[in-house]
Amino acid sequence: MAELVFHTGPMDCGKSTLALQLDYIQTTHGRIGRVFTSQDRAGNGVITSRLGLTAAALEVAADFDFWRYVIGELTTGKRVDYIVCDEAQFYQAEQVDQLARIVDELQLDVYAFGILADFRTRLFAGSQRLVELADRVETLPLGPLCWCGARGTHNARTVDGLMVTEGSQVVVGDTGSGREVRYEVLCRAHHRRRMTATRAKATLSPDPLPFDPENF
Ligand SMILES: Nc1ncnc2c1ncn2[C@@H]1O[C@H](COP(=O)(O)OP(=O)(O)O)[C@@H](O)[C@H]1O
Ligand SMILES: Cc1cn([C@H]2C[C@H](O)[C@@H](COP(=O)(O)O)O2)c(=O)[nH]c1=O
Repeated sequence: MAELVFHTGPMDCGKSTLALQLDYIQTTHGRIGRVFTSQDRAGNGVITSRLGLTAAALEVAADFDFWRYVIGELTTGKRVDYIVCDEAQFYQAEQVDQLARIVDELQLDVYAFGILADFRTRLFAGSQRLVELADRVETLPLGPLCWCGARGTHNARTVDGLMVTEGSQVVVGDTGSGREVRYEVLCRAHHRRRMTATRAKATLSPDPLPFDPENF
């Protein structure tokens, strides 16, 4: 039975790495697939993982039709055994419906990868539809830690180290330091309190005030 599988987890948990590994394994066993992505940090038509792997991919624009694409490939004699979809949070809900139809009616496996929720903890449309339709939702086993050491589960958007809660849902970016707008993965408690690493360092300093034991 073909499957629609959604591999999810916060930013920086290894989704793109796993997507490329999965494609590699299938390819080395003689299967022929198609690899898609949408708005990767490195630009259009490419998948990049922070471990250094990079591969060409087909870019999914908002009006791309997966069903028509695959039918077009098959009816012109090309082979498609499976489909890998990275950054699937950015896909339209209708595109996820098309992927489910491909699984059911063409018996092709579809492996999707993406974050569930945005910086405000709201589900992305593509991820919501994947949770609704997938045969299986798999959470990646390893992920980033919050600055407190707990498992990082929620994606925060920061500007100059401070968490913001307003803005466009889509702002392509990274978790590394050095940029004005970036992302930081926090545990839920610290996401709720907007306590980023920078703010924690400033407010939870072990020695916040000068202390003179003579005058104490
Ligand atoms: N130098 C490194 N050595 C080992 N693992 C690394 C290194 N740099 C990044 N990683 C790991 O790579 C993974 C991030 O991979 P990536 O596929 O880009 O994540 P995602 O697609 O989920 O954002 C994380 O598990 C991270 O711990
Ligand atoms: C939380 C959040 C993230 N994004 C963007 C930032 C990155 O470009 C991708 C996630 O990529 P990754 O491979 O999982 O690191 O999504 C966004 O646009 N809006 C958000 O709220």
